[in-house]
Amino acid sequence: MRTTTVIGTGAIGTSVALALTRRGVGVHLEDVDRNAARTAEAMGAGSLERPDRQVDLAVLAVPPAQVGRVLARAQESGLARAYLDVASVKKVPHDDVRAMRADPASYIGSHPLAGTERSGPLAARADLFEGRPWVLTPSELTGQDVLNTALEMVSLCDGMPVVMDAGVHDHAVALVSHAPHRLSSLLAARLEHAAEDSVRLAGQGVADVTRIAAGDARLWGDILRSNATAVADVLDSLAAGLGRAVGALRAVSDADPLVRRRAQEELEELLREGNRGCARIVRKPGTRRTELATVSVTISDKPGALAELFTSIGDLGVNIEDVRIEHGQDQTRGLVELVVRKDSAAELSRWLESGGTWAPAR
Ligand SMILES: NC(=O)c1ccc[n+]([C@@H]2O[C@H](COP(=O)([O-])OP(=O)(O)OC[C@H]3O[C@@H](n4cnc5c(N)ncnc54)[C@H](O)[C@@H]3O)[C@@H](O)[C@H]2O)c1
Ligand SMILES: O=C(O)C(=O)C[C@]1(C(=O)O)C=C[C@@H](O)C=C1
Repeated sequence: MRTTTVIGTGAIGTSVALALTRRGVGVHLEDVDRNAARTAEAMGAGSLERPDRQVDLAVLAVPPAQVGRVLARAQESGLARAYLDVASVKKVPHDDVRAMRADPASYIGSHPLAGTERSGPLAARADLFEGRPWVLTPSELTGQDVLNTALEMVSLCDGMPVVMDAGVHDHAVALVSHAPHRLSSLLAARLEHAAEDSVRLAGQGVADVTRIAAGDARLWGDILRSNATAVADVLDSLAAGLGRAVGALRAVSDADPLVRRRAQEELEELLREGNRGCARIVRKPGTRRTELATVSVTISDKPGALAELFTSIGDLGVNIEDVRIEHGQDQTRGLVELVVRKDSAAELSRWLESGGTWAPAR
């Protein structure tokens, strides 16, 4: 693949453009918002010049409801050999392609499972798709050469291709992306009118579960409308879980000791169900939470200390999968929690104990 046009130079389009430019693909940029396109160009994501011949691939990184229209117009102008969209839902764009009488043979639906709550080109990252699943939903009419071009593009972006039926995809993302967004947003909305004294205490826990609630309301409205039934089904099952939790919480202080004990058991069972679901999430390709361990270390809270620690751990050959930092009350020391693979944890602890520069935290 030598040339691409990215239509829609927001967070995802510009990330694709940056990744492809980095791999030597010639990228042309288009957006209805000239400022977004200019910013993407200034970031080195490609050129605003129109291609002088047909490009190999046009990437449509526009909101789901726009895909059919943008595709039909681009095909009419003969812009590309192949066309791919990146919308977070797949059934509606597939149906729109038919409704708009666009050419289904040169089109393939896709959805990278990587993103950000921020919009626009400045939220883009060239490495956004590294190691992330990238779903491809060819229809029975999609040409083999178009599927091959899409596979090549995913590989150039370092994504992991997963070929799937559009309807199956939409059911899956209702559970793992769209309902979580709804839930995050509902929880964040409880904070809108909460007392300042309460909100001031918000820490990492609530920040983690509400991060995605900051996403663009128009884009998410479009996504949810396009997958409404599947998301409503997941929310129904969440409502049942909430009902169990509320029932148990009301009963933990019941006068009857038997009711109290059952309520306590129910609460703990609900928490264990959550633990088991959590352990199934693949945090990085090939890495499950149960395969990870945390090693804590205290460091001086001064510039460069963290970089020095990371470099030494890298020299040891240990990969840091995740990290959390807490600054001490006295501002002179910080606690660093390093998440590493279980098989590296013992080696890392031994090295920390013997090193002398950093103190393992107990
Ligand atoms: N943000 C995410 O986390 C994420 C992840 C995966 C997929 N997606 C999907 O990627 C697509 C883009 O999302 P985003 O987060 O980059 O949004 P964004 O708002 O950052 O960017 C969208 C861009 O498309 C442009 N645009 C809209 N209509 C257009 C049209 N008709 N022609 C040309 N340009 C047009 C807008 O001006 C904007 O610059 C959406 O379909 C979304 O569902 C988003
Ligand atoms: O991590 C985030 O900020 C995201 O919003 C990512 C996320 C997701 O739910 O996983 C959101 C929507 C996209 O369609 C794909 C990815």
